[in-house]
Amino acid sequence: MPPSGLQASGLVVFRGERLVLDGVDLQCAPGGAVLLTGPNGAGKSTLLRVLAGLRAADAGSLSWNGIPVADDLLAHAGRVAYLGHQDALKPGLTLEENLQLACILGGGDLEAALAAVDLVPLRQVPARLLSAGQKRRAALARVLLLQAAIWLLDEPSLGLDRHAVGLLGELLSRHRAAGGLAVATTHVPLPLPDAAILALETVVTQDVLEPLA
Ligand SMILES: Nc1ncnc2c1ncn2[C@@H]1O[C@H](COP(=O)(O)OP(=O)(O)OP(=O)(O)O)[C@@H](O)[C@H]1O
Repeated sequence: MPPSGLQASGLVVFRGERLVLDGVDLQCAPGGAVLLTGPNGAGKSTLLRVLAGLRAADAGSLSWNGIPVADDLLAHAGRVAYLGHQDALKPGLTLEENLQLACILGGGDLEAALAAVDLVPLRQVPARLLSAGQKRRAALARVLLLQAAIWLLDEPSLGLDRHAVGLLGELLSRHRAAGGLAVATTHVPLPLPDAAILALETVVTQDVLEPLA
């Protein structure tokens, strides 16, 4: 039987001339979670982008349920909800308008998503007037609306207050209970019980050791 979920093996990624990931392995089964930790520049965001299919690895393999992701990148895009550092909201559109596309793509319930992140009263407010934490909640609502099997979250609790971190924990636990999986980067504790930890290290190469040589 093929493995289920997301499997990455021996991922190697260069950014510019720099080797950022050097043979990284990751497995996450349905219902599971992986926390990516490591110092600034260790390659956590880079790895998330590779898992999302947003950039190809220079070597190694990435598969879903045992089938190479590269065989059908469009299908992979349809099973991924990716939360980057940017909240990707159009400042002139209302919160509700900003979430419409995710509603159409994923078929999620807008009312329920807004309630899940405690933003119902702000639905008609232009995104430019939202606080940083409110924008992060809106981006999480978008993740929810996509109804994707794979959540890839880059520092999802950035800017969230304690209450919102609790809401994030509930979203993650419902997603996992329904068979979804999550991979998240973080520098702070996240509400992801039983998550596997993948600690990335900065790859030390000759140019780092001898920058002036
Ligand atoms: N567009 C780019 N071109 C070249 N190098 C890049 C680019 N983006 C990132 N890098 C480099 O890739 C390396 C990994 O960056 P990445 O953003 O994946 O790290 P990170 O672990 O997520 O860091 P942080 O904890 O600061 O968010 C860094 O050395 C960074 O300078």
